[in-house]
Amino acid sequence: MARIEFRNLGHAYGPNPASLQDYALQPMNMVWEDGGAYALLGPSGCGKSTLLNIISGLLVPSEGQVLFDGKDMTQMPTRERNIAQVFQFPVLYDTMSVFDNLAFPLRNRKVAESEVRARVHEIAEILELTRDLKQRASGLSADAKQKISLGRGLVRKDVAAILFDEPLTVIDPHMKWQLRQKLKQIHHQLKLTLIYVTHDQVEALTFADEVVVMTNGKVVQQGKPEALFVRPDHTFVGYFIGSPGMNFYPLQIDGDAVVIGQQRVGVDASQLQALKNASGELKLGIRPEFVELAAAGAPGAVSANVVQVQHLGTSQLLTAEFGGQIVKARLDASVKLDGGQQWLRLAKAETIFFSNDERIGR
Ligand SMILES: Nc1ncnc2c1ncn2[C@@H]1O[C@H](COP(=O)(O)OP(=O)(O)OP(=O)(O)O)[C@@H](O)[C@H]1O
Repeated sequence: MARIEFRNLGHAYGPNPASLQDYALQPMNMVWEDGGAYALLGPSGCGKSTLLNIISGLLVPSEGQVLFDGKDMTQMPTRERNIAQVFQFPVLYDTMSVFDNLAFPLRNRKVAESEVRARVHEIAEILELTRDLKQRASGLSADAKQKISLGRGLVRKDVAAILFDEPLTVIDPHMKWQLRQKLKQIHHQLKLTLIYVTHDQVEALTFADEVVVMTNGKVVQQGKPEALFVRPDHTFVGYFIGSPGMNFYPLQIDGDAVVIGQQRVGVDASQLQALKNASGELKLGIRPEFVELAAAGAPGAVSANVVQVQHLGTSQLLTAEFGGQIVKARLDASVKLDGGQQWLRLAKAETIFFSNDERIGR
């Protein structure tokens, strides 16, 4: 397995990019440690496949370098990179047995048959395919076929990394959860460098040690799932992660207060100073989980008109309006809410400020 490093790596499909917007992948530096589990998360068109194809060697970047364990691989053809890849749809030989499908990548590399048997059984056991080993792949369900594809990706020990490109697309929803857990277990057991591409935050956050969030060709944050939730570096991370995402408000500073619409909200002195020092378009962000109920007229609280209350089992989602802005608050299910007016407080410690969409104080 390898440590993967990107140095000033960027890619534009057209010639001579004149601005950052011309890049499918904006120039960046990043390191993925040997044996780490990483997810590349972002909406369609953000540049995930471009980065994945650069790693696998299907695409030579227009600038910068990719290094595996310090060795420059940028111009190296795919077959010399020693990367295993699992795609959205099953890639296997229908006429072969499950065993032979799993054994194929090893036999192809002339691995001794005794080792092939041991490794195939190990992987089949983890993926719960042992009972199916003698079956022909053609008779199996789409779920089972994709499990074999995962197994084929995982079976070799000598690969630099395993790339998963939206591998659970064809998997039944109730099995997705189970397979994500399996992949996590495999990662702990086999200590592989795994790179998992997805547009689904739940898949990324449950699978990966570190998540790389991309939008519009830009890596906006690499971090642990908790960090992405609690301290998003960019408004896109706040918006894209969480369900629902962060509340955002354009703000003005008036003396010692922050004003949203017509309402003054409470902030710490240090936050206020950082805001006064910042330039550009300022925004306040707060997760619905950190919006609290407050007593009428409490200092720093805002008065909001209730628009909707959704009951979600253990919690309820309040949607309200204040100063022309919508606020969403996730509250305990036991809290009694009347329609009409509600006083809310944006928890100071969990409030994040952004300047031109980047977190202030990074
Ligand atoms: N061969 C190409 N030629 C020109 N532009 C391309 C090419 N491939 C991708 N692009 C553009 O580069 C940008 C990034 O695309 P990319 O496929 O990397 O995104 P993605 O996040 O993988 O999206 P998806 O999840 O839909 O595959 C998009 O604007 C896309 O239109």
